[in-house]
Amino acid sequence: MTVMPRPDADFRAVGPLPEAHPPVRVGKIGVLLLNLGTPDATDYWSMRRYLKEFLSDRRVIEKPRWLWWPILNLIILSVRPGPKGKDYDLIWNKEGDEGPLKTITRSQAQKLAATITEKDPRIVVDWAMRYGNPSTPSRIRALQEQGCDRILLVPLYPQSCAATTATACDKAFEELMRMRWQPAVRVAPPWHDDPVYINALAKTVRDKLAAIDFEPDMIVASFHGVPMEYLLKGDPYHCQCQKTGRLLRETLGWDKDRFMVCFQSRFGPDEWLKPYLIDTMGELPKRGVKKVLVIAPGFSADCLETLEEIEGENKEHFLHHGGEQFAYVPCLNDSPDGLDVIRAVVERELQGWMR
Ligand SMILES: C=CC1=C(C)c2cc3[nH]c(cc4nc(cc5[nH]c(cc1n2)c(C)c5CCC(=O)O)C(CCC(=O)O)=C4C)c(C)c3C=C
Ligand SMILES: [Fe+2]
Ligand SMILES: [Fe+2]
Repeated sequence: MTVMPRPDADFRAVGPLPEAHPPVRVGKIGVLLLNLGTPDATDYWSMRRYLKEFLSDRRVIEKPRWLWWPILNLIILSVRPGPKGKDYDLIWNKEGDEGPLKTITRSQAQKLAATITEKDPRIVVDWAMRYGNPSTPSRIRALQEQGCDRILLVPLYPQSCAATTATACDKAFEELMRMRWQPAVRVAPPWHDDPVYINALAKTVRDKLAAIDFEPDMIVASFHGVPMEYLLKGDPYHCQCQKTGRLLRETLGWDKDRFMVCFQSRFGPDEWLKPYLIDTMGELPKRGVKKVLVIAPGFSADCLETLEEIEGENKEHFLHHGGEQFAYVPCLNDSPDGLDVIRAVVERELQGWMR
């Protein structure tokens, strides 16, 4: 890293430079992996703080504030933190005392750093969360203080959505807005149809098929849902999920009537993207589909939504309604194939910056 001397020479023509001019660190390239976030702990107040930050985000809840504020503050933040904290307890990483999303995102950053800095030692890899800790503003600031005059933001969402990708960037830009000497910034685009990603997903499915002792009647690709209204307003998310699903099915050479895309985690009474995973899990056994394999391609890391909701709640629902076999394919996480995907995206987007 170079600490630039005060640029007195440039200023000589206009007069002496004040002694207080701060040193400026330059010459490094930051790569910031951005994920959603997780509560700091599972107790009522930690859960409440996390849910308040998350559900106050206008990119997540687009309802008018006069309507949403009392629903959130008087109802949701009273009733949801308790039971959701218990759900988090079921998947909590006890050793690290943190949610798995945090453990995995940190590991993705560390593993990326280990290989990419061999190619270009100027690169600094870091990670941050949109809600909770480590916060995005604190890590943007830390990168700049380490001398990053260029930063690549990598929202860890293969499919782009205003409620995830855009808000992750908004939060980063909020901190950049406060800077006088802003680093140059790039944002990695979604990789929903990137062959490296599709092939990595297909490999996880094949590995799982080889490890289980049944042939699934149906492969279900489950994505996190959003309100239907967001699709109608032009959000690219639904189309990108459908494309990921189609490419995965084609790569696997799997029959159309034995593959479906579903959406999970509906929240509140509004219509969300359909078909709902939970309803599908109740209906499939009635149609003679007794053995399923579920994959969650939209999540870069296993988390509450996959480990508790899919592998817990949805599996139980399926078996309760007459299903016989249920297998879940883990996310790409910090596996070698998962890292290949992140590395491919990062190296492509660093072109012209990286050596
Ligand atoms: C209520 C609105 C929500 C929208 C819209 C939404 C979109 C969305 N979320 C993810 C990814 C994740 N969501 C996670 C948890 C979670 N999501 C919501 C609400 C919305 N999400 C809530 C309230 C919660 C917290 C848990 C709960 O109270 O139900 C997580 C897991 C985080 C963890 O700590 O494990 C992820 C990941 C996507 C991809 C998405 C839209 C595309
Ligand atoms: Fe969510
Ligand atoms: Fe959920």
